[in-house]
Amino acid sequence: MGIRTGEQYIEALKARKPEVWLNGRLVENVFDEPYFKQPILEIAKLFDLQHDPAYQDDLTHICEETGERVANSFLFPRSYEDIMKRSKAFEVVARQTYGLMGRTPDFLNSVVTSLAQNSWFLKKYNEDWAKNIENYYRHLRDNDLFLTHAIVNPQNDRSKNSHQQSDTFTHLGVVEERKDGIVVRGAKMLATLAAITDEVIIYSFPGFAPGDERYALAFALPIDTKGLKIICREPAQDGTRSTFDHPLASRYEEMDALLIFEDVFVPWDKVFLYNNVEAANLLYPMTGIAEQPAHQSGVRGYIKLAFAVEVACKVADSIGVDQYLNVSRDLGELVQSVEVIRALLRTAEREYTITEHGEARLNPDTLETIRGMMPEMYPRAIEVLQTIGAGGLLMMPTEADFLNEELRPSIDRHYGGREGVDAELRIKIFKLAWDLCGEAFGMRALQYERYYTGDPIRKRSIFYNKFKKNHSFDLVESILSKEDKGVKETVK
Ligand SMILES: Cc1cc2nc3c(=O)[nH]c(=O)nc-3n(C[C@H](O)[C@H](O)[C@H](O)COP(=O)(O)OP(=O)(O)OC[C@H]3O[C@@H](n4cnc5c(N)ncnc54)[C@H](O)[C@@H]3O)c2cc1C
Repeated sequence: MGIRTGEQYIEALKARKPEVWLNGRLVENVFDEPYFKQPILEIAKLFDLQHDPAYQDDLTHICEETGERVANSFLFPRSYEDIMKRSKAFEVVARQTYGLMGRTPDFLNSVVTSLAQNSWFLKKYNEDWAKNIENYYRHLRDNDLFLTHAIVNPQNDRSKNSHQQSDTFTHLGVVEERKDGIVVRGAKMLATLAAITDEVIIYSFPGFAPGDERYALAFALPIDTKGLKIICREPAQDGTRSTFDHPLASRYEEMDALLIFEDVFVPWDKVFLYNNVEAANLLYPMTGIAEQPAHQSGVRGYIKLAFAVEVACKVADSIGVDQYLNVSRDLGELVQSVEVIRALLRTAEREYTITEHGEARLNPDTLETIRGMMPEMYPRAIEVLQTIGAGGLLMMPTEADFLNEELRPSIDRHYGGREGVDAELRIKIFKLAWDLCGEAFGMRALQYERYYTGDPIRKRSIFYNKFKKNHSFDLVESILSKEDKGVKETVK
């Protein structure tokens, strides 16, 4: 089939009946649920974009294997040209949602693509696992499916491993092995957009210890598989908030969820890893599932940061405060942070290497530096936005106030900004800013930048330890190895 349209994505959603829990009730029909309606339409637009002549070549290519048009996020990167094709596609998608939707389909397409491209690693342990991931990649690519994923155990007792928790199945593990597959029980988090996806893939960060075998797992299933419970977090919008009042929350809410597997059957052909602590611990370092998706995340994060910085600049300009040194200094800092991320991205792409298996990988240190810097740069942009907008962020009238004829003259008179910025424009700019820096939507977007791919504190520490292992510190070695001379000799 190849690339789907938005309508095909929606038709598939309508045909499915996942067990989605929202605000204490079972969702009857995901598509008709007001909370999900707009986010579904935003994802549908991304599928439609693949058919738009203005974007098609940036987003898709003809698959060598099938002759059909498929998304560029499924392209096996083998050269700099492939890397840049993927980069362009990531950027086109990110720009559509201003980087605010992190788990657009291209993210998990990249994960599965990197697993399939590196199936040699799984083959070392089990030929079937390798065959299964290759087939799953084709299934995903050729049907243009939309995936969610859950790779983290729920926060029960973090000081203990999965097999040491007081309840054996607090964390997701295998409860029964059958001839035709496995039965899994337990929970996994934090599946963003789960309710409106086609399928779910489960795998894990490293950290397994002997005894954790039943939890060392990777598999995929349709999202409406029997026994899979999806419990959504409290929503940041209810589908009735207007785009005037909440231009971002009303459109780009990415609902997150806890997944609970209540004795769910997984057929063997959908199992990619099982019962092997060593393989589970090496999955990340060996298969590129850190780097390929980090490319998508880096591009998306760059667009999101650039967007937040533009909003801060607009807020400052609209009320004429960017003439003050303190404000323009802060804005200069934010613009420079965008430049730093852009430069890092271009460097990571340019300094690619080809692995012995023919995969073109971006410079991992530079990519990881983006990952390390964003949890500081993005919150800083939000802090500056809060500081510059100050009290005005909380003072904006609602759309209903704005449309009230009796109130309108007062609004037009008192809500305008500097000369040339009328009340409507200023209210719109400030509402945009508040969605980003004050509303639950914006706070989730900030938390996303900190945690979307693991704990930034431990990630930095791991980065340093790797750096220390691989780096010779030769500048210091050089000065230390110079022969010391006595004072008299040095003066001569
Ligand atoms: C908005 C959002 C969307 C997300 N979307 C997804 C998604 O789609 N799919 C998905 O799988 N995941 C998703 N995640 C989850 C993300 O992967 C995790 O939040 C992240 O890995 C951090 O894990 P945690 O939240 O369990 O924090 P924890 O690991 O529990 O950490 C909590 C705190 O304890 C400290 N800590 C915990 N353990 C240790 C330790 N061993 N050593 C030192 N310090 C420790 C940490 O530094 C941190 O301060 C999302 C997260 C967010 C916030």
